Amino acid sequence: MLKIGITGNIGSGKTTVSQMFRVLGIPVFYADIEAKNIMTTDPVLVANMKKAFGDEAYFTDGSLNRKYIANIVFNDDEQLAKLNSLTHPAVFRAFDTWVAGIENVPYVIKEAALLFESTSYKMCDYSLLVTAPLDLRIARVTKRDHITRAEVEAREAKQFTEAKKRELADYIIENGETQLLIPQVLKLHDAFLQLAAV
Ligand SMILES: CC(C)(COP(=O)(O)OP(=O)(O)OC[C@H]1O[C@@H](n2cnc3c(N)ncnc32)[C@H](O)[C@@H]1O)[C@@H](O)C(=O)NCCC(=O)NCCS
Ligand SMILES: Nc1ncnc2c1ncn2[C@@H]1O[C@H](COP(=O)(O)OP(=O)(O)OP(=O)(O)O)[C@@H](O)[C@H]1O
Repeated sequence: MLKIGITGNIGSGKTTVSQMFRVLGIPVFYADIEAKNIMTTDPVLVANMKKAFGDEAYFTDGSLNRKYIANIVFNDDEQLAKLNSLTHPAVFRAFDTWVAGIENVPYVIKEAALLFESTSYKMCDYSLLVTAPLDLRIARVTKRDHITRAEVEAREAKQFTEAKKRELADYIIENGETQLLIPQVLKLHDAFLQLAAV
């Protein structure tokens, strides 16, 4: 069973693409969702998060105060490194456990915003980058999340550039306004099926 890592900079459409693979019957592990899940369910991690970022990192009902944490970490490299060091090992373990429970599929997908930065692409057989022009990504994300252009740019600045990711990626999906998404996904699905059959 192959492991395919899907990534892309903020608002590139990686979740949209991953959902298309899911419709084709491919199991998808969403690392970013899992990270947030673990941050509220793992008692040791919750304690460490509060120690690192204060009690305000959580609302009184135990849910994650994402806006508060994002405001801290995307404006301070040291704090971001701290958050990554707390969450990434736990997400790696969760992915391994998830994979171990899956059988009878040709491949699985790990969708991760930081596939390259976290080095987790090395634990996948192939990587797939979803790209779109920066202005289009900003327009899509500010519409979806009601966050500002400056907030998007702050996150963008903390990640590898798209140029660097293009060099690292085995496959690329162009999700701008000139190419249709579905035919690209179907073509790659066929390619992954063939690779899995070898
Ligand atoms: C800081 C948090 C709470 C902000 O939550 P929010 O819902 O606003 O953002 P969301 O998780 O949907 O991420 C949106 C985009 O932000 C960027 N981003 C998220 N985490 C990071 C990070 N650690 N470093 C750089 N960019 C990041 C990515 O482009 C991502 O696609 C959240 O992103 C988080 O918990 N991040 C740490 C976990 C992590 O490293 N996730 C990535 C695992 S691969
Ligand atoms: N080809 C497209 N045409 C129109 N809208 C799109 C397209 N691709 C993605 N979108 C929209 O753009 C927004 C961002 O897409 P998506 O959530 O898939 O990106 P992402 O890379 O997972 O984002 P994030 O980095 O914030 O997690 C969503 O609202 C999505 O519906």
